Amino acid sequence: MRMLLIHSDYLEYEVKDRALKNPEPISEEQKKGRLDEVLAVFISVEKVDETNPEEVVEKALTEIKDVAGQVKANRVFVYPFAHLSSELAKPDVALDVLRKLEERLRDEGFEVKRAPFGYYKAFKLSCKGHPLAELSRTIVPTGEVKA
Ligand SMILES: NCC(=O)N[C@H]1[C@@H](O)[C@H](n2cnc3c(N)ncnc32)O[C@@H]1CO
Repeated sequence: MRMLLIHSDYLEYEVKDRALKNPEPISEEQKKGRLDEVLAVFISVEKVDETNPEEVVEKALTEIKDVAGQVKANRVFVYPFAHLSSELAKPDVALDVLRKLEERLRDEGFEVKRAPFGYYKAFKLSCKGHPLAELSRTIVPTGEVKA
């Protein structure tokens, strides 16, 4: 899994078109979304994650909690983003991982939104620009090699 974490004044998105034959079903309300004062986390779920998706979710949770604690963010925007890796996981595995991560972040007390999966989306982001505002993390199941 590759994550790009951007501490932001806001992130807002608008669904434009389907990018998969079978994108995640969404309500009218989910076609647009915005969070203010948020840690935006752009995520590519990778092929290697398919060997142990549960472990990758927990490792991603640990990393996000660590960064959120450092930048004092209590809101997280989980954003499916298929552009951080050339070794992407299958869509059904990726969606399952992102749904589980969203659930675990809520368990930990964060206010969480997740952008819809399988769509092209317009988005606006205001990065805060402080030294910890732009970070990346790579996560793999134990025993796998970080490419
Ligand atoms: N910017 C727009 C976009 O990325 N759209 C992506 C994601 O929403 C989602 N997607 C598919 N596979 C993956 C994956 N392995 N990891 C994350 N998202 C995925 O499906 C769209 C087309 O690849």
